Amino acid sequence: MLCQRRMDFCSVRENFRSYRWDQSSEDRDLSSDQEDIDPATGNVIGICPEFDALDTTKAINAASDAFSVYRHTPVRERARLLRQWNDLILQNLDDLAILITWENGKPFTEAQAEVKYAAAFLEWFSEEAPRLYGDTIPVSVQGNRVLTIKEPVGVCGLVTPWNFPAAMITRKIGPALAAGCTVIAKSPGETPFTANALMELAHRAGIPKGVVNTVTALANTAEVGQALTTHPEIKKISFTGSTRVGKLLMRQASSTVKRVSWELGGNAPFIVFDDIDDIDTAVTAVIATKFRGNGQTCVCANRIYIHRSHYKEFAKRLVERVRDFKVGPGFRQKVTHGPLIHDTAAQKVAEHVADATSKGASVLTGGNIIAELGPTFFEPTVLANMSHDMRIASEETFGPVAALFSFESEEEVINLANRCDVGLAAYIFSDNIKRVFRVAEALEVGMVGVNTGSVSDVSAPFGGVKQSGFGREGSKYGIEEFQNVKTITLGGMF
Ligand SMILES: NC(=O)c1ccc[n+]([C@@H]2O[C@H](COP(=O)([O-])OP(=O)(O)OC[C@H]3O[C@@H](n4cnc5c(N)ncnc54)[C@H](O)[C@@H]3O)[C@@H](O)[C@H]2O)c1
Ligand SMILES: O=CCCC(=O)O
Repeated sequence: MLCQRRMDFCSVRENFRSYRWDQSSEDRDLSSDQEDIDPATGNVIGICPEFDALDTTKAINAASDAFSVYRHTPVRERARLLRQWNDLILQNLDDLAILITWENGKPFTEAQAEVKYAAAFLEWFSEEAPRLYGDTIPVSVQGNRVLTIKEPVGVCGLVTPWNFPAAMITRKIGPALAAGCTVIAKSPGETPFTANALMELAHRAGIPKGVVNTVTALANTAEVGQALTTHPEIKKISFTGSTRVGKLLMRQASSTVKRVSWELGGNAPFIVFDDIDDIDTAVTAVIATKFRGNGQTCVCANRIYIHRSHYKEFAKRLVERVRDFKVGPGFRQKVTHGPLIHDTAAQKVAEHVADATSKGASVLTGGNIIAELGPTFFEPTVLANMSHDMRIASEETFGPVAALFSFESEEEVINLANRCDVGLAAYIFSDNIKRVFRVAEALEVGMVGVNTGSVSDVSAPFGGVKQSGFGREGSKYGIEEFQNVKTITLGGMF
């Protein structure tokens, strides 16, 4: 068992500190270590090391030393290591899910689903590792032969958010290791224990020392980020998080012209056309995407556009379903939706609701912080009569608010959906195949769900356009983010 009592976290922490870069706890001033907080209760779960720029540099040096050996590891050996890590994660599924529920707040069953999702990236990239083929290329110069090989980019810095404490990490480390890179993962300050437990399992899976390193930080986040994004030994930064922080890190990473991939915020439109027969399936899909992670998912529907002819009925059925949700601490039986990550997150949701209602929106259900449960709990909310001057139309709410807009024509709704700086996911419900293609192709996003509320699948490329970032994770494309293509030209080959 990886956890059960607070004591066990400490042993995880000590084990894993010693294998990361041989820094013993005596070297460090532990007085400034960070508290990990349970968002459901506000209680301290445990204490985690607060690393700084010097620690980060040591981790980078460890990853750099390991890279010179690991890059030559045969691809089938890389595959075997990733597979073993996947297997250990699945064997410890419930323990990891406990950590996720504890630190992030999501209900335990949702946390279990995340652990499976997280493991799937390691399984997937264990299968991609043996297939890192190059090309032989027909040439225009007589007597030449041209071929390409794929090489690992080098030491990678990975920065991930708290909303998927396990899956966002494995979605980056899986392809990095498959490609032959070594990594330093800066875990989210809010959910460090899940990251640490994953690293401990990597160690137990036999992943060589220095190949996978983690740095935990909360107060020192900016200095750790500065060290990672400017150190010349780091050749690639892969970041998942907000567009605001993404822009900052991109500026920093430009100082040494690092390769970057950026998975940033979204504001997904969900469009229900008049040609559908089955409103209930569309309602179910809205619930799946809007309220996943209690609305704290980058691909959550943020703007729900319902054709005028279905608007009233759709709103009625959605409200009935949302009123059945059971909000509470994630470990409690039958709870469907947990707390938000902090009280500031809940306040932001309250501000979005207040802004909308001050401009004419009506609250069909919910709308308030649930004070008796605590400052992080927010009522699942449905808003009607939304308009495009409201903050929800242009800002990601990242909370449990389903905002219903009405539209008349296909052209109008495409324009409204695209009237946004970000473009991660979009969803459309239509029974008209021509319209499906027309609209899917017109939407300025990286992913379109058609007649489904879920686009997340290890085998499907995940990523955005516009200010949602660039690069793709998962799928056959995910590994390319961690590879350089080298061209070898042979002359005189007559
Ligand atoms: N596109 C995607 O795949 C995807 C996936 C999950 C979340 N997200 C987005 O992430 C956001 C929510 O996550 P969040 O609140 O943790 O985002 P955030 O940008 O605040 O933090 C993301 C990560 O960056 C770190 N960070 C913050 N400031 C930093 C700095 N100065 N230097 C280095 N690291 C720094 C945080 O500690 C965390 O690890 C939402 O906008 C969501 O849409 C996007
Ligand atoms: O929050 C964004 C990532 C969630 C997902 O991969 O579906």
